[in-house]
Order: sequence, then C-alpha cells, then structure tokens
Amino acid sequence: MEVAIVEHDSDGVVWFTIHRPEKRNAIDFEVMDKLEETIAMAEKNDNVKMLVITGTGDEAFCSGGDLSNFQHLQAEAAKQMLEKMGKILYSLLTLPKPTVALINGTAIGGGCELATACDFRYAKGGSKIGFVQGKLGITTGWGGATMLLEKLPYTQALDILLRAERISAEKMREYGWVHAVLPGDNLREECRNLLAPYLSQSVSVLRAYKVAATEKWKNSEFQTRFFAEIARCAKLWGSEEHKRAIESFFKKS
Ligand SMILES: CC[C@@H](C(=O)O)C(=O)SCCNC(=O)CCNC(=O)[C@H](O)C(C)(C)COP(=O)(O)OP(=O)(O)OC[C@H]1O[C@@H](n2cnc3c(N)ncnc32)[C@H](O)[C@@H]1OP(=O)(O)O
Repeated sequence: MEVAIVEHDSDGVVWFTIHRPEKRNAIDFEVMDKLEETIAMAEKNDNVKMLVITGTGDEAFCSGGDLSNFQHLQAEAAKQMLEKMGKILYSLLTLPKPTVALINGTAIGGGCELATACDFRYAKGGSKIGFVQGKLGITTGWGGATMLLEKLPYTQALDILLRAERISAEKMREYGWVHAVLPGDNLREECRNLLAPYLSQSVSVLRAYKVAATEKWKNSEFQTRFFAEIARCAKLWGSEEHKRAIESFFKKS
C-alpha cells in the first residue's frame, strides 16, 4: 500500500496526502522519500503552482516521526534520521512555490514541524496542535523550533515550545500559527476556495514572491542554527527520559 498519495489538479495544485491512518499518519523513511521526491518535482514542474500537504482521514494530520521505527535508533542513526528529515523540511521551507499544510486533525511532534515548514496552515476546527517534544524528553528534531521562532513573535513561539502542550487550532489561530480555521465538512473544497486568489496568478509571479520571501533563510547563519537544533535533539534521543516517554506511549496504545 502507498504511504503517500500525490495528486495533480488541473489548476496547478499538487496534493500530498500522508496515507498511514493506522499510525495516525506518522512519518517513516518511505514517507520522507516520497515527500522529498514530490518537493523536487514541484520545484521543477512549471505546471505546479502550489503544494498542499495533508493527511488521510479526519483523526490526524500527522503524529510526527514513526516511533515504532525510530524508538530504537542509536545515537548516530537517530542523528542521520533527524538530519534527513531536516533537509527535506528545509527544502520545503525554501521551495519557490507557495505551500499549505491542510491540517485535517491532530498534529503532534514532527507533524507540527512539517506544518511549520509550510507557508500557510489551514486547520479543521477543533484540531489539536502539539509541539509536545518537551514532554517526551527531546526537543524539536527536524528544525521546527528554528522555523517557529522565525515565523511567530519570539514570546509566542517560546511559550508554545516550553509548554509542550496540545493547543486548539482556534488558539493557534490567535497566535498566528494557524491562518484559517475551517469547518471541515468538505476540507479540500474549503481549502481550494482559500487558494483561488493565489492560483489566479501566474507561476512566475508566485515563484518570484516566494523566492523573495525565503531569501533570508538561504544564508549559512540560518542553516547553522537549523542544523544545530537537530544535533541537540539527536543528543537527547537516547536519554532515559525519552526512552521512558516512548515506552509509556506504547504501553497505553
Ligand atoms: C522523530 C521526530 C520527532 C520530532 O522532531 O518531533 C517526533 O516526531 S517524535 C514523535 C512525536 N509524536 C508523538 O509522540 C505522537 C504519538 N501519538 C499520539 O500521541 C497519539 O497517537 C495521537 C496522534 C494523539 C492520536 O491519538 P489516538 O487517536 O487516540 O490514537 P492512538 O494513540 O490509539 O494511535 C493509533 C495507532 O497509531 C499508532 N501511532 C500513533 N502515533 C504514532 C507514531 N508517532 N509513531 C508510531 N505509531 C503511532 C499507535 O501506536 C496506535 O497503534 P495501534 O495500537 O497498533 O493501533
């Protein structure tokens, strides 16, 4: 079974849907590879105007890294896994086409980092958003804190990270992380309506504005901060606190 579904609309939207509902759309290496491939295609293909990332079902957008795969990784392997997804999220952040996270349900851990890498976040009302890494004995491991601190005011970003709580989409709208809360009766259609004004522009205009918007993140100072965050998380990956948190998650499920 495909772990992700990629669809091209005639109006220039590519929909990338993580398709692992039985794992609440957790990201494993196969999803990473498919996302990397889709981002590269979206960059090159002049028929693609925008990329929308979402998840299958109405329970979860994405539950972060696949803990059943990643929980036993030793320090070096954990670092490689975090760096691999970090590079993919950096390419998503700087993709020269506008991107949207269509949050169809809970977003947890790395799922919030994936959404933060996108330009716009539209969420189904009632969805929970949890940068919960702090409660798992780790920090964001895919560059999420560095991106959040760029995209939200300092105090709000730090508050979200330090609390490590699940926050409603409505509250995240107040923080400015969610840009639109949608009823969710027909989430794709509701998303399409919001994209319509952007899609009326040519791909050259969309590309030029996105390049202007992301130029500030293409310098080595930003990249150093981004990958230093990943290295810090890698150090915490094998900690007793993290191991206990993961064990307790799997005991409950
Ligand atoms: C690796 C990078 C790192 C980062 O940078 O942040 C991370 O992402 S660490 C991962 C952080 N994510 C989590 O801790 C999420 C854990 N999941 C949950 O909290 C909950 O599952 C949920 C997402 C809130 C959904 O809750 P609920 O609807 O009640 O479903 P269940 O908990 O019963 O889960 C159903 C099913 O899915 C499996 N599952 C869920 N999340 C993951 C995951 N991240 N990795 C692997 N498997 C996951 C869960 O074990 C259940 O499986 P079964 O018991 O076999 O049905």
